[in-house]
Amino acid sequence: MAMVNGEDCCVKVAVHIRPLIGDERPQGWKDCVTVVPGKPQVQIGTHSFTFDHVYGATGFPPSSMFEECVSPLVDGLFQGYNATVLAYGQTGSGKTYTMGTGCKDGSQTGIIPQVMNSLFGKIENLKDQAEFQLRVSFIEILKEEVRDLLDSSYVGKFEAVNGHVGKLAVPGKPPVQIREASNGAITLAGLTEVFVTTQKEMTSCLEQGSLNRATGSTNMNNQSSRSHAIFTITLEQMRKLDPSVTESAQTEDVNEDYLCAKFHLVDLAGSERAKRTGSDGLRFKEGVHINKGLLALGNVISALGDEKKRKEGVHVPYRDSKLTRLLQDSLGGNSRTVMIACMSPADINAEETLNTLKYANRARNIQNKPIINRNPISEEIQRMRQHIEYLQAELACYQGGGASDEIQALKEKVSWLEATNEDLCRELYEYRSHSVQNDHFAIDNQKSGNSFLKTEGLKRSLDGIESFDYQMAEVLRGDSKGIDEEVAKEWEHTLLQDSMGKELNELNKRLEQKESEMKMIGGFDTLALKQHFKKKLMGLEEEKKAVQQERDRLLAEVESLAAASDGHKLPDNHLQKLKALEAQILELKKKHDNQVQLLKQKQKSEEAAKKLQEEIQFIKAQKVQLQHKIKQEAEQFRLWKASREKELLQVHHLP
Ligand SMILES: Nc1ncnc2c1ncn2[C@@H]1O[C@H](COP(=O)(O)OP(=O)(O)OP(=O)(O)O)[C@@H](O)[C@H]1O
Repeated sequence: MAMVNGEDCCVKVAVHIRPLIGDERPQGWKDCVTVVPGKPQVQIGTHSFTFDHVYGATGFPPSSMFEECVSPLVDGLFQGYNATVLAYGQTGSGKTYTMGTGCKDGSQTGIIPQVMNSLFGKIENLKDQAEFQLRVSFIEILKEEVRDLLDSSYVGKFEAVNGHVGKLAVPGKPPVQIREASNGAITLAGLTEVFVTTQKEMTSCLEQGSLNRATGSTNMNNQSSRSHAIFTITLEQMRKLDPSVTESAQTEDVNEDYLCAKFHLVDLAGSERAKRTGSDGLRFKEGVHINKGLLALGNVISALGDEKKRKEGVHVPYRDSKLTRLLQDSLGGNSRTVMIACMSPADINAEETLNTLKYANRARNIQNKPIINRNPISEEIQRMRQHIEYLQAELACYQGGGASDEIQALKEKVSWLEATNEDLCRELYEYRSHSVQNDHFAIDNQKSGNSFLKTEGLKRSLDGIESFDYQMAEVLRGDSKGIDEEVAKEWEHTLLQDSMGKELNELNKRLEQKESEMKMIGGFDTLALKQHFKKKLMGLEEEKKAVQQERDRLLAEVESLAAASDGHKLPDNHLQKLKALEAQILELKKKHDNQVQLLKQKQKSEEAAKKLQEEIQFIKAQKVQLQHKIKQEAEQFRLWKASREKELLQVHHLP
């Protein structure tokens, strides 16, 4: 079963077919249930049903039932998910055997003892990462009354006038009352909850409660459970979170998570029709009560399991019985639930078996919405942590996206200035080259002296020449074109180096700017942020669903009240609550839209970061090219200069 939080998760249904027992064979009863080999498919007569798992008969061995069906629920418990296992079936079909509710002499075969084993094994393995607290309660619902099977005031076994074998509670002790908390959670007021620290203590609670359970003899089972029994394990844990995964973990207490999940293990009373139990009078009346719970359970399953009814928003009659009220969360609510349909293979039970299969088949369509259960403090911490994350994400978006318009404008301005600067440099260079050429032209024209020579370099050259003899001067004069060329070349070299140096400076500046922009965008873990946003969206979606569900529930209640009140005015508090829920839905919608907007902005800033990265690479490549060019030009000039000097020296040493 996948671990889902707030997502729909169907009730899983497994079938457990017991073998023919006792004198069923000698009495000539035959197997009437067949299992399609290798498939979770059961056939009875012309009917065929597919379930999630089929155990017993020729299906899978019952020993794999725990691993396949129940073990994932135990794992979920440690993650804060509620769980329920329900055993359903006619009397004598093996519900108590399957659940292990009749746990005697330390028997380990039923589901409950195996849950205990697994639970304590896991606690032992996880004890360094969390602190655990376990509580158990055990109740039975008998004749629409909730009885506390762990109440120590049960004083002794007796055969009561009404024919039950059971224990008597001290008179005057108020019966257990069902209460509904403001958040819709069902609680039992006055219920004994026993804190346990060892498996032995928990087993002893199960055994003690089982002994207190009312049983009676019927034609079909001489140790028949006449009640619905619910053994509940509550696991509370305080987990130390890994600081590396909690960004906002600043202090010790923020870095903890408090989870609290419940595991209901339910052994229902037999679903048989009264006439077959051979029960006149007392057992018959009991059967009526048992059937009241099971009938209500059937109606709940039918309302939840029928897609059409679900879509029409049909009222779910949880309140029709104590059993359905207590199992409200297990069916269509906050729990991961497995139903085990127990059945006898004997042909004499064919009709009941077919009913069980139909009942179970419908339950498969029920969709639950399990959520992680945190205690209120942890919930508050979680909310605050989310709020911080939310603000951090918003800040990241504003830094990465919000101010980008301003940056963009500045960037454009810088580019324009850079381009203008380049043009001006080029113009200046051309102007200077031009002026050197003009000077050279003047030399050629006047063919005398050096007073017209403007440049310092040339002046220096000719100053040196003055000391040469006539021949030398002639040579030099004859080479005056070469000297001009040298001056121009020097100019060209200086200007080129100058402009390339400036260009390099500009590139460095641009690179620096882009890299600091990149730091601003890239300083956030984009993947984590994306996940954060997605998680937020999902969270909001869940919240919205929960509120909508509450609204639908209330609407259904209002409808049924309206029908019952014959046109009388509806209670104000219902209408007010409805209005408040509508407002809450609207608010959540707004939040959702906001988040979508932020997610979009985040994506935009990611694109901007990618573009920026490309720009940085481009500038770096340009820089390398330019540096290469500067070097090359300097080298060329150096070589030219060296050869020129060599030439001059040669001339100087002419004989
Ligand atoms: N899978 C099985 N293998 C062997 N024996 C079984 C199996 N399942 C049930 N039995 C036996 O069948 C008898 C009836 O089982 P059980 O008491 O568990 O039925 P039940 O459905 O709980 O009945 P009730 O609703 O009357 O309490 C018991 O003697 C039990 O040991």
